[in-house]
Amino acid sequence: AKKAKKPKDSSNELAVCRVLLADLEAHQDAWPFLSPVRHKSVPGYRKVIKKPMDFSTIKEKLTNNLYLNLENFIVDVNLVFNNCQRFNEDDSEIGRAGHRMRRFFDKRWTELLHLK
Ligand SMILES: Cn1cc(C(=O)NCCN)ccc1=O
Repeated sequence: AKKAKKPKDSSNELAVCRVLLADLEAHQDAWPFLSPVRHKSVPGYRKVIKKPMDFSTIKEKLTNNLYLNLENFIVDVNLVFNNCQRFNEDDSEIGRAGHRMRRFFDKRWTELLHLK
């Protein structure tokens, strides 16, 4: 017999995004990602990184209702970490912070989703 599909409750997804963003911003390793990379003082950044993203920009987009669901939000958070991995050596202060932040985020959103 066909298993009845549970209806997806997407009503609180944006609330989950706000909680996740607050947790990211409060993390001790968030400092490289809190505001846009100042490409004028970081040689090569603008050329290498085609889609810059940071936590303050994500907050702005969340406030302006530019995320339709949790998935769109997760795409931008992952962009922060992928940009970081692309531009920074793994064995560097900022590179290590990026890996730690990505691990924290992956753990946190899966925790929150299992609460549903
Ligand atoms: C994420 N990221 C941050 C910086 C940076 O210098 N941030 C300002 C810290 N105060 C440089 C390269 C990079 O990929």
